[in-house]
Amino acid sequence: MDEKARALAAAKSAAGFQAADMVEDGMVIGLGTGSTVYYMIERLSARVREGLHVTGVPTSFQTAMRAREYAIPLTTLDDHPIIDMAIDGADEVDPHLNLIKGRGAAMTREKCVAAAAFQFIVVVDEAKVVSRFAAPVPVEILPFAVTPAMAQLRGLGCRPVIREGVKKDGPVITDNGNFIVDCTFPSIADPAGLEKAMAEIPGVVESGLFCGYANKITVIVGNEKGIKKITSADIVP
Ligand SMILES: O=C[C@H](O)[C@H](O)[C@H](O)COP(=O)(O)O
Repeated sequence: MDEKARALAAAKSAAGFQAADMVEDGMVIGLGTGSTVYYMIERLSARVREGLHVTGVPTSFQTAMRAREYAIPLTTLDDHPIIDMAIDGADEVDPHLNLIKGRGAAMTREKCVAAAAFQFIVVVDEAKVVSRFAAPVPVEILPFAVTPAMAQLRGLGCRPVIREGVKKDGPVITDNGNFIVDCTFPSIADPAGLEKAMAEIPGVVESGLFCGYANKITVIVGNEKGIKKITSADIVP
């Protein structure tokens, strides 16, 4: 592992471990998806081995597999429609604690789980805290409607591209059986307005924009030296 990769792993593990340490006995936890969350799962699993009782709602097949491997008991939103805390990663966090998520194509289930949670803990390395969104916005779309939906997305000012598999030819298929379209915007002036406009397009299942969660979010930002927390109290009006 080179120096840069080592520093990134240290930043992600610092954030992930801190989030796992915020979990209290008896909680039902949303288990997000991605490389930063996996550090959280590792630490949570150690706490479970020490006697902590938790149950997790996984946001993807990959997280469910990882949680089983780490002996974290699982449940569903059917059994627990309201949960104590969701812990998840993000691709970018803006100064209003809006998020872009979905690099791993899991944002639809992640949004359902975040919405069901009293507290939303977001774990990121410091490079993801940005003054303005620049990452493409992933959008999950029904394959049946992908062409007209992409035309409407273009109308919102972006360049939409169907995400393709790495070890699979053709489109990435999400855990829900849909396509992902990555939408690159020259700039995003109104993330909440854009999230709403995307949601109104027929065939769009969800977008990776997470706006309106600021009041229940704690962002744990990791770096090589440790972590800092950002909450809505830190938002400059
Ligand atoms: O679909 C994937 C998720 O939204 C991830 O939580 C997000 O992409 C962050 O992943 P990572 O911690 O691997 O950068």
